[in-house]
Amino acid sequence: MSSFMLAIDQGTTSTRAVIYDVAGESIASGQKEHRQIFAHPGWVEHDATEIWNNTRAAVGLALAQANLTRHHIAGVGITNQRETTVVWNKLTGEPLAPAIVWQDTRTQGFVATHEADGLATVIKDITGLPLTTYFSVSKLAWILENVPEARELANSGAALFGTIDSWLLWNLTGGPDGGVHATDVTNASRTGLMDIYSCQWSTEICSELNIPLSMLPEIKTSSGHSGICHDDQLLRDTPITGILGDQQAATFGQAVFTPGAAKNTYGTGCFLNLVTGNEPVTSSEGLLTTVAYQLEGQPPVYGLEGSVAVAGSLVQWLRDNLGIISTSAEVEELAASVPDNGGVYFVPAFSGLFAPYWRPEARGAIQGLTRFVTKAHIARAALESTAYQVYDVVASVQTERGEDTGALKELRVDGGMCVNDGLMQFQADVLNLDVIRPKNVETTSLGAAYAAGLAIGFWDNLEALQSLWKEERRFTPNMDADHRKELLGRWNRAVGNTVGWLEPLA
Ligand SMILES: Nc1ncnc2c1ncn2[C@@H]1O[C@H](COP(=O)(O)OP(=O)(O)O)[C@@H](O)[C@H]1O
Ligand SMILES: O=P(O)(O)OC[C@H](O)CO
Repeated sequence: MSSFMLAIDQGTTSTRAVIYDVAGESIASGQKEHRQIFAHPGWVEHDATEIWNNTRAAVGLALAQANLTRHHIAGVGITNQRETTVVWNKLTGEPLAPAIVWQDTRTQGFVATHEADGLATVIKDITGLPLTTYFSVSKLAWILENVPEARELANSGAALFGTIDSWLLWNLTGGPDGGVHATDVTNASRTGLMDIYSCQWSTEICSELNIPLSMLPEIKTSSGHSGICHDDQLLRDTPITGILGDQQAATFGQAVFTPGAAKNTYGTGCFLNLVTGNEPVTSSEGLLTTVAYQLEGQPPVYGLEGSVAVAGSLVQWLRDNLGIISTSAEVEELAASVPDNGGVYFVPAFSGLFAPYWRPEARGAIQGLTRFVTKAHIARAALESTAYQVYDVVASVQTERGEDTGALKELRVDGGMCVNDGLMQFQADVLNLDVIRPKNVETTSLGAAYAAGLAIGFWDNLEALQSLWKEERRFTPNMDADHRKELLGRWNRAVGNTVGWLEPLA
């Protein structure tokens, strides 16, 4: 009777529920967008209650579309935008404040203070992450310091912290009525609070920042039993057996399991994930040390990540803030209406620059403007900026790995933006590598379904999952080396001009 897996994919812009069959084919889905709240420059917030309501609605839509009930669902997997920080009252279930989204830069002061006092170095050594505004730690510290009653509730044990997976798991399993307060090791590895070697919360960092351990969720494996949907849920009695951060889920969904293999996901942001093995590898090239996945009863598998903050969200910005396109897909036609970028370079440092630069004080710029330039050149430069940012991350990976340890020979891609053929060809051209797109580009939800399905024997093992992966199209490089050099040289100069923008004027 239970012949399907259901994945909840809670992303930065929307929440999806996707139902998969045993062949890894999506048979139905439901999707709901949520509001992006920009209260001040640099702030990005979500309403956690809206996200929870959307999750339930998306599950209902998917079940209805498939004409199925909970009895047909063998297990649930959760995947989520990572780092985004929710603190809620465990007695009422109410969030104490809007969720602070991973893109939010309000905690720059916290970062500067702890760079100066040396805590940033301690955090980097323990967690594998640089101290930037991106990770949960500074967001949680901000809430404890600035939200009325947060400190008091936290000290009394009544406030809980979680990334979005924890928030959804707690609500799905009963909320104030005995909800499970847990996360998985991949999400925990993005908080800036987890010891990357022991995969436990760092008591040293928590004590330095006065964060009560009682408010942190239990860290579980990515594939394994996490809880059972509560009686008041549409999915009641259905087990939740997989949790992964969305980039780790996309890696899993691309069947990228073994050391040296990598994928690149083009969504709101863009994230390259490389699997490295059972020991954490630290990077001197601006890549993050992170956990790729952990199966039940097995040691964690680590990875390196190159995180780019702005990719698809720049297309949304062209649509919503400039109004030069009316749908994201229209950017393809507009960009293709001109033969090149007309000399325009767009550095979308809206949240500072992430990998490999980690410059929170950088801000965005459109450069190379002349009266010749049209909105089509701006659209083209916006798309090209994603490919250049990925180039910078891949260059770091290649330097880090070196030829002998296995530099990347090709790149598997996925995510909502990779349906853009022009962008994928340009990506192959600037990387000078084959870019390979699978049949299912919604690998994030697929990865969560895989992790949850493995735990209950819906799929047998990683090899079975590997056999489900299918190539749809391969983009091969077709650009003259001198031309590539010229484009990348201009891009480097443009990036250099955005760095330091917020620094005080002399
Ligand atoms: N044809 C297209 N060309 C470029 N970008 C696109 C295209 N279609 C969608 N996008 C962008 O892809 C992103 C959606 O990707 P998705 O993987 O669903 O994101 P997320 O999981 O981060 O919410 C949006 O930011 C959208 O602007
Ligand atoms: O919502 P996405 O898919 O852009 O992913 C967000 C990332 O998890 C942020 O680290």
